[in-house]
Amino acid sequence: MIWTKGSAAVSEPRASPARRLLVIFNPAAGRSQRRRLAAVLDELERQGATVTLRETARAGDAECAARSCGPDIGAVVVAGGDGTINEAINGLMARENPPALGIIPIGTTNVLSRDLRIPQQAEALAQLLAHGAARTIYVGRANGRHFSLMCGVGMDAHIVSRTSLRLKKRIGKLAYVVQGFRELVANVPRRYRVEIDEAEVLEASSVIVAKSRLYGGEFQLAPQAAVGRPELQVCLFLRGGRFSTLAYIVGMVMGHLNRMPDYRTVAAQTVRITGHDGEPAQLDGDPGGCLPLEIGLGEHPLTVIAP
Ligand SMILES: Nc1ncnc2c1ncn2[C@@H]1O[C@H](COP(=O)(O)OP(=O)(O)OP(=O)(O)O)[C@@H](O)[C@H]1O
Repeated sequence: MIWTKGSAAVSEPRASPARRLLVIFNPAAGRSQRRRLAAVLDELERQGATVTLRETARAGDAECAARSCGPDIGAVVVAGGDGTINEAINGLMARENPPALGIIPIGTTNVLSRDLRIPQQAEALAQLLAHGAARTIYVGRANGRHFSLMCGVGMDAHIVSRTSLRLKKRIGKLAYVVQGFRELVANVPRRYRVEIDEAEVLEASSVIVAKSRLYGGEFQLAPQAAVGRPELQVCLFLRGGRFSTLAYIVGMVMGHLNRMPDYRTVAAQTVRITGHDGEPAQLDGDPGGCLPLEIGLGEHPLTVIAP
């Protein structure tokens, strides 16, 4: 501790200089988050970080910004939700020596930031982004697009592809529940062929290839899934139909999905999913790609600022 003349305590200068950050802000993410972002930016300034702020105007801007920022940038920080993070990850994965990824979680669900235990409080978050630790994560890749949480086909992909951003802005995560209810009533039968590591072939009514240990916020589909492990976890919902789907949802919410007889998880390096060509898939909670899907791990790991 250093004491100034008036006996006011000031923090000791830090050994490492604060990071130079490019903050990419998606104003369409979450609900009215400008004030929260401003609080974190104020704290970053206090921490001595050099911040360049870029606001996205449309989908795709975050990916572009992450791919093209200069070599002086120490970290690309996404102020947004999982969709914007997914864009930034795709931009960073296109580079040879990408800067680290940081997160200011201001989206609707913020699954990756929960998985990484990113602090919510502005001061702690700014401290982490400016000076904190970084760790390695391994992302997945489906038909050339990267994902850090999951890639899915079936029920959840149809829910995601039909849930409007406008409804998400109005009622938050409840928008998925509303669309899920509609899907349940529609009860469209679906089957997929899933080829794992070019060895095992299984059939399922829904498939989620998980990278993160979390799904939809706080739920767990595959306890072995970990962003820090170079491995995919294939979650197979073997039975279709309204009642089985309801049972899976209850199992997931109650935390006993893994004990259900018609549910399986398999560790994998590569997965090929086929069904009706052109059927939608979801990547990290947003529509992304379609069948057939070739899934594997990203070409290289990524560095993420996280405790
Ligand atoms: N300026 C913009 N206007 C409209 N959409 C945008 C803009 N910038 C980015 N997007 C798109 O908005 C979508 C939603 O953003 P994001 O996922 O970050 O927020 P969210 O859906 O509220 O959060 P979460 O995914 O955590 O639930 C993303 O797919 C992104 O591509």
